[in-house]
Amino acid sequence: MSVRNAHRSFGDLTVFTGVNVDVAPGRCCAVIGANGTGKSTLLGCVVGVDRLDEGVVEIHGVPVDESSPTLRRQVAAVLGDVATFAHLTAHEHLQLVATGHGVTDPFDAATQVLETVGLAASADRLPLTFSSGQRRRLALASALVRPRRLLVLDEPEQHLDDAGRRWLASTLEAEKRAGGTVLMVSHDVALVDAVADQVVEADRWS
Ligand SMILES: Nc1ncnc2c1ncn2[C@@H]1O[C@H](COP(=O)(O)OP(=O)(O)OP(=O)(O)O)[C@@H](O)[C@H]1O
Repeated sequence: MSVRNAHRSFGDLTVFTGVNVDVAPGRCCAVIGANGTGKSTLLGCVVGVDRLDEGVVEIHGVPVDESSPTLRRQVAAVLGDVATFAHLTAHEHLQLVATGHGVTDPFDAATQVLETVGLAASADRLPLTFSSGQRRRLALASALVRPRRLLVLDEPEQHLDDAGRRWLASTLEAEKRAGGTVLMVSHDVALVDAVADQVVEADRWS
């Protein structure tokens, strides 16, 4: 993943300018810094839900285009809470996501990922009844059930307990071992120390 000479403004507010980030397969880049320094804005531009005013984001050499199914099968992101249908269970939600991204066996994929995130016992519950930590695990599951080469996470540690944060660190390590690229924003120093191979300090943009 490569960000070249990125610039983003909102009106008179220059959020960042001249930002360059390169993350190779099998590596994790953490973007850290104070509130309001543009970390989430950068992630939005990387996954194509926002647009740079200047500069380019390339994923495996191809400029980001969120309307491309090929690109969407390479990039899985959790940028906030994940929307779920009110009357679909956690398992059904994940099957739907997997189906939408062309996973071969969506039922098995949903079962496996619920096991991975520690929600197997809640597979048949409605997400609206979940605690905030369980919702965060389901959000992460919604990314992990997808095919991907790049995983983009905005403060994935939010709402996770100590065991959940340890699980998150080991999951990101596994992602790297499998050759995946990880770009994350985090305020969790221990998580960043544990998994990040490179750190971008957003405070230096402003
Ligand atoms: N759509 C928007 N319109 C106007 N201003 C925006 C918009 N999105 C973000 N901003 C502003 O851009 C700046 C950067 O916001 P951003 O959410 O990227 O910061 P952040 O570093 O992720 O912060 P935090 O650590 O609090 O999550 C903030 O001043 C924010 O108010």
